[in-house]
Amino acid sequence: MALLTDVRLLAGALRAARTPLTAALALLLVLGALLPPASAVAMAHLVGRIQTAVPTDAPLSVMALPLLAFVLVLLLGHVVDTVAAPLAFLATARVDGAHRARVAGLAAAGTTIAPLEDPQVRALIRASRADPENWTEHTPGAGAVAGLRLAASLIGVAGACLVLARYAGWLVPALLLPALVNGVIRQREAATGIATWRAGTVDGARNQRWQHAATSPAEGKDIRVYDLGDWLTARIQRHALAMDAPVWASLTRAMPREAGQLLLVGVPLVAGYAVVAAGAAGAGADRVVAATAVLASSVAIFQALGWSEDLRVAVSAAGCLRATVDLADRLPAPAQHAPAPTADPDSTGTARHGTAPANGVDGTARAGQPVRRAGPALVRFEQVSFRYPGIGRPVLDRLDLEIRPGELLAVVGLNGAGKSTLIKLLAGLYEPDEGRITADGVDVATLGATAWRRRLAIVFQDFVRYHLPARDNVVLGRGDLPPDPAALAAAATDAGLAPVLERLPAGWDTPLARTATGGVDLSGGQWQQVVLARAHYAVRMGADLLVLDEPTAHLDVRTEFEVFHRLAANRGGASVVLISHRLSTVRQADRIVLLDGGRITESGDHDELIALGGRYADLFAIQARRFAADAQAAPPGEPPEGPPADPPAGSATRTAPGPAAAGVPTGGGHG
Ligand SMILES: Nc1ncnc2c1ncn2[C@@H]1O[C@H](COP(=O)(O)OP(=O)(O)OP(=O)(O)O)[C@@H](O)[C@H]1O
Repeated sequence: MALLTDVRLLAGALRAARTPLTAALALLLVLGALLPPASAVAMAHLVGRIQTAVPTDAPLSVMALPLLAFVLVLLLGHVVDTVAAPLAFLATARVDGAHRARVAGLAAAGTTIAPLEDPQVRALIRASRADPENWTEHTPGAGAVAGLRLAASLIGVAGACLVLARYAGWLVPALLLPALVNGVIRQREAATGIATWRAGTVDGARNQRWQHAATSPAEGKDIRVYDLGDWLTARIQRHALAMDAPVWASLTRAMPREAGQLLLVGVPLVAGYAVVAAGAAGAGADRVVAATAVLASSVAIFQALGWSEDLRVAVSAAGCLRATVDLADRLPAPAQHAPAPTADPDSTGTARHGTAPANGVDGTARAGQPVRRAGPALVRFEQVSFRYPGIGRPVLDRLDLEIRPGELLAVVGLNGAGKSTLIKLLAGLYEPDEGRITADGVDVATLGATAWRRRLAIVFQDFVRYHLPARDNVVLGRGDLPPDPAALAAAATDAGLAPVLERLPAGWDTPLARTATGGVDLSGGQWQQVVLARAHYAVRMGADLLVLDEPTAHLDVRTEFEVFHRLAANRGGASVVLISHRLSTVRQADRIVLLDGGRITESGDHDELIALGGRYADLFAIQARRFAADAQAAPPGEPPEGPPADPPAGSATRTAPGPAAAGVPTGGGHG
């Protein structure tokens, strides 16, 4: 049953190689598989002629025909190998390409990221990927071609059996049976070896991670500064040993069995040959012909059934395909999580920044088209609770929160309070355990993930740095639409990116990766500006809820100040949710909410919260005191960290920071 499943999976994978290629390869492989029995016959006749010709001094020409046949078979074998190799490579590449795309598609298809954090799903992804560098793991492409070769070799075995039957029919079962038994034993051993290796994949992954750390410039800094070289090497060795020791033990145990298998196939082979050689019908040349043909075709049978690597490769690749099937079962089908948009509460207006109105008549999102809306929605968290799997305490506990249309809402709270989790729930990357999130009264879960997310522009704390040109890094904020140069330029201005671009050797076209030709590495703050520009671009292209999770943590105070005021001035009516530990930034929000114990415990503008004298006021006082101390310690003429208290609204003007700013240095980490 398992064998049938494996055959079905491998055959299914082979479909990606396309029929003409598969057919040509199969034809060549069958031809190649028939050559050993053919060469057995040709060789037998050649030897027979030599046997007759040499003692009688017959002319060498009597050997010409069998010699020609033998040489032709050898030449044909060479041609088949030469032509089949690139076809096999192409088929392998196509099958593997399709397989990798499938695995990536499966992993990316789910609406939420929760399944990707499940350790079992991670293990299945690991097994589905198949590490081509590992000797026990083989890709579906390699397995499918190996399976094809195995099938072809069965035809070759049939040919060899015919040759055997011609001279000694009883040898067919006598040799076929041990060859098949040997094949089954080897298949089992291959499966055990793969399972043993898989058991060590956790250590393998750790080993790879530490190896990467040892060679990457980023980790290389820490390793040198803290002199971690020996410590790192020890870890690499420990994980390598933990990974390899069971495999080594399994191989050691297999060695005596290998000897047993050799006997299993060797004894019938030698015995059969001896019997045939001793009693083959006829005398002289006929006897030699029979004995040679029997020996050569017997060896061909054992090679095809007993010792071929193809079996192990096919078994391993089938395991990889089975893992992919399991993965598909475990990951939610996209349709389950992303129902077709049933409602768009706000789909009749036009995009704020002049994006062409091109959505469907029902106002729902269409791929590659912006959505027209009257304005941002009233978003509400209604009694939302959420806990991470395996973690007892809920991060959010019946939380109620409103994000009002067009407001600039700041969310503050101590480290680990759940601010980033709140954002991930808003983006539908996790689903609430209880409660719901609505947009203008409609549960966002019913809007369809894509339609809802097109309304959001989010800068995550751990944002993605694409190793792509600066332009692509920004336009990926709405990668489904053709790039809009006007929106791109405006987004760069909004994010304060212009000075960074000026310094890039090829401006927008500069790859943001030092490893790329002509590429550069940006500083942390410069990257943050690029990512801010990405979010601003998304807003300019139709998003109406901008979410910024610690967007300015890497920015210097002046840049942060400018970015914040441009944000306030140019958000084009979009609602903004800002998470920041810098209360100097936060204080200028329309409304500030404090997240504590999984709920919103304080809400109001800065002055109201200060007057309330609660947790926010405490935090603010701590940061303000630190700011005042820094201001005193600063050398004369050098501004302390912190923006002015009352910047002109909407202005991007640089204003000399001064102690009057009650708000504040980088207060991250308090708590
Ligand atoms: N993927 C995860 N799996 C399990 N627990 C998680 C996960 N992500 C976050 N947590 C836990 O959830 C809690 C809230 O984390 P979250 O990142 O939302 O806090 P935060 O308020 O954004 O913190 P910070 O201010 O430090 O960024 C923390 O206790 C954290 O350990």
